[in-house]
Amino acid sequence: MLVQEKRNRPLQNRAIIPAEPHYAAGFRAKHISSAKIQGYIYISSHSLGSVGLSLCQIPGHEGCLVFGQIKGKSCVFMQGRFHLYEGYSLCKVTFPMRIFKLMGVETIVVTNASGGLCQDFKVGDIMVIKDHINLPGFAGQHPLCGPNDERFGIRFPCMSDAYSKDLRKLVLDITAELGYSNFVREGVYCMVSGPNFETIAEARMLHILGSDSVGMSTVPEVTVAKHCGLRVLGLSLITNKVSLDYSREEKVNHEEVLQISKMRAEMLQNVLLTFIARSHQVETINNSNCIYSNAV
Ligand SMILES: O=P(O)(O)O[C@H]1O[C@H](CO)[C@@H](O)[C@H]1O
Ligand SMILES: Nc1nc2[nH]cnc2c(=O)[nH]1
Repeated sequence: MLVQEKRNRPLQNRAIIPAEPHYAAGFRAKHISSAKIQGYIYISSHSLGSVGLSLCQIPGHEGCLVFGQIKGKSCVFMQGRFHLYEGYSLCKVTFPMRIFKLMGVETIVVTNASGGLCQDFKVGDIMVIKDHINLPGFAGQHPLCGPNDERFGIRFPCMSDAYSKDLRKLVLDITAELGYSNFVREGVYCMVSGPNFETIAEARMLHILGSDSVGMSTVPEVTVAKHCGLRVLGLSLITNKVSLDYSREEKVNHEEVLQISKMRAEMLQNVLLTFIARSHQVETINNSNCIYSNAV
């Protein structure tokens, strides 16, 4: 996840009160108060292990935070993320968003791998997320459930514009200029909890509900990021086609997801590097920051 972070802004050591304080305490003490963001690249799965990030146990999710400068802009990268299906509370899954907010980050770029429900989508397409469906949220699995922390945002946040229109336009312009238009789409991402891939009946239902792609992440992070006033760009790589048809024989598996992610990695990097370089074109970003999460 690529986060843009405001330049020359000191880290703020404000108190954070998450549901599980011991987790936050370790995280903050080891990383937030001691790391020097400006021009500093931080890659250490070993020390991250002592504070919980290496608890990312999914192949393809490195469990590292990387700080650095790209095109003169300060960035922090989350290599990997936490998932609900790993057994983490949504408070933990989304905790990095609040840390980034306190660090001065203004813009979040979330990436993920997902299955294509829209029948026009092909494997390898990049879907610019224009909206999402929070399916676990309908059943009370929502990262903002519980007492609202007013320091971050309001009790009843608007979600109709979770994905910035300006950032979507910028990234669509960039992909067109890079000659990628024939595999770039826009669409609605639906989150399910996982860890199993969909049954055909479930896939049909999600499709009827208006989902263009389905995955097991992103929505909690975006919800919390939007709640605390961060701008969000979401990119979803279609790693497999989700079967809506009982006669189809193909079966999705995680290896396929990893393989397609690898195949498109360079192109996604090109898009993001250009996005960071050009982010000043979107007025609201100012001359600051970005984040990138390489989902898988
Ligand atoms: O959403 P990300 O983390 O990109 O990964 C997607 O790919 C994994 C399944 O292969 C699941 O974790 C799913 O959510
Ligand atoms: N739920 C779900 N997550 C995915 N992540 C990558 N592909 C898929 C998929 O087909 N379904």
